[in-house]
Amino acid sequence: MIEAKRSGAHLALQAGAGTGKTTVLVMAARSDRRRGMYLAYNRPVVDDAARKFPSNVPCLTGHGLAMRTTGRQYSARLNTPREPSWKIGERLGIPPTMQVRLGPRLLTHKTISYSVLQTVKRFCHSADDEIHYRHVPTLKGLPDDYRPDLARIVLPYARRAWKDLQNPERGAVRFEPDHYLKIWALTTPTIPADFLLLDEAQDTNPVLEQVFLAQRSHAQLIMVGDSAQAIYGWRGARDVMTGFDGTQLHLTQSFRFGPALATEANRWLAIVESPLRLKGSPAIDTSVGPVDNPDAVLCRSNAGAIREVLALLADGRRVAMVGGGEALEKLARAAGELKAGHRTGHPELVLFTTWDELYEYATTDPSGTDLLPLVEIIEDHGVDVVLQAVRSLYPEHDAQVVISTAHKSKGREWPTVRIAADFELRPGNKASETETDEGGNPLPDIDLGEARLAYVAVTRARQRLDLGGLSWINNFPQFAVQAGDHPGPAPVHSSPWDRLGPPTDRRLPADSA
Ligand SMILES: Nc1ncnc2c1ncn2[C@@H]1O[C@H](COP(=O)(O)OP(=O)(O)OP(=O)(O)O)[C@@H](O)[C@H]1O
Repeated sequence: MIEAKRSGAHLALQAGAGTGKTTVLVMAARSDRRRGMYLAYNRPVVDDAARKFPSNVPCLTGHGLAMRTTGRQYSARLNTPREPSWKIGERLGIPPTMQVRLGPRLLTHKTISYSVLQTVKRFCHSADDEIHYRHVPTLKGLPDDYRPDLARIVLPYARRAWKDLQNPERGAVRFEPDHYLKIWALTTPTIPADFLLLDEAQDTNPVLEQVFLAQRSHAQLIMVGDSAQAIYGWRGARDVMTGFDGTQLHLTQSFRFGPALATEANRWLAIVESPLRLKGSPAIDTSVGPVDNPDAVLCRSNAGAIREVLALLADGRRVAMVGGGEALEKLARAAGELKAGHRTGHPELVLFTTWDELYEYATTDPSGTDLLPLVEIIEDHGVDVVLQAVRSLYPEHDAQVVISTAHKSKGREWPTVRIAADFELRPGNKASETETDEGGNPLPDIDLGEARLAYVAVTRARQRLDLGGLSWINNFPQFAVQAGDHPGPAPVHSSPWDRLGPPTDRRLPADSA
């Protein structure tokens, strides 16, 4: 890496799970006295980096960088209190009496206001210059056929909202950091640095990616991440690493776990069609099998997390939730509102007018099965039991078991991990009876996004992994794990420095001496 960096070439470092990419980045930064800058989309990642990087490499989020210039100009509009979308919608001219039926769903002014603000948000995350149809969100429960109708209603208000946000003094829409980030990006800014490091590049939103890539004529660009861990496609992030025009390097030696778990990880890498294969540390003894009392339970969804929290509390365990219980509480309260006969503003449930409608959706529609644990729990136990459970949560340092969504487990590790039941094969993923591979084995239709999430989840364990809700994968012989098997074209290297590809012949003027 250091050699490749010295060459001055633009670099994309694909770092598999647990390969210690931060250590490698810090070493590379320390070996370079030029003006650098470390960028990442998420604040916790940047805070962690700021403790490790040398002083010639300031660590910033895209928002932090945008705040230095554009954000300041809008300071009069920042930090206003939160308010419900429909109030902003009213100020944009959406009448409180507005109701539109789209197929099975009745959209109120609240849903439309929410969709308008989401459209602006998705535009702000994009690299686009103007608001388009593709920025209109998909609403849970609204069939895709009705999206054009939704767009026709929403787009004029969204464009009005974006115009409103250009005024630095005052306006109808609550001004948020995503807004000044986008306004800044549209100015095609130049970042004053000789080299730029972009961390977690696989999950960077296009707005920051665009600014980063635009610096390539005056700065050495180095992006780091793991394409197989790209799990934020739903919020607009794209895998920018795979197609990056620069030297591709690989880190494949995992320092987190031993060979057995590397083999499990490689099964998922093959499924997500990654060329990368991991090698475990022979000195670490990691096994795969049942775990009675795991340190962490990783869930697919918040609804699934509620089920795990209740089960573990019933077992008398001290339970913590990564990120706190607020998301679970909001979901349970929203379900309670519906159960009590009112509509709710919760984004996941906003389209359902009654509890029965939600029940039918969760139990019969393949895209609603992630809400099934929530519906079942509210039916069986009621909202108060869930709220009581959330109040019983411990801080992480005092808990016996930590529950996390797989999304929030990113970058974390625990000695023993169990995969939660909500990773079970879902209706959309059922093994088809008609489709088989060459050996006649049934082929499951595994969604790539789901498989990447599974890869993130299984690679969080240091000592033992309980496949739990992902055990169904063992029913498919074509995905069998074979110890010592490292299929695929990717090289497996033994030391962090051997692993890195050859220096490139492309040099930047600043570094050619
Ligand atoms: N050079 C190294 N030698 C030994 N152990 C290391 C080294 N680098 C990192 N580690 C350890 O390996 C584990 C994984 O490191 P780290 O969390 O930085 O990986 P990562 O690349 O960020 O992984 P992920 O993307 O999966 O979160 C940690 O426990 C870390 O302390």
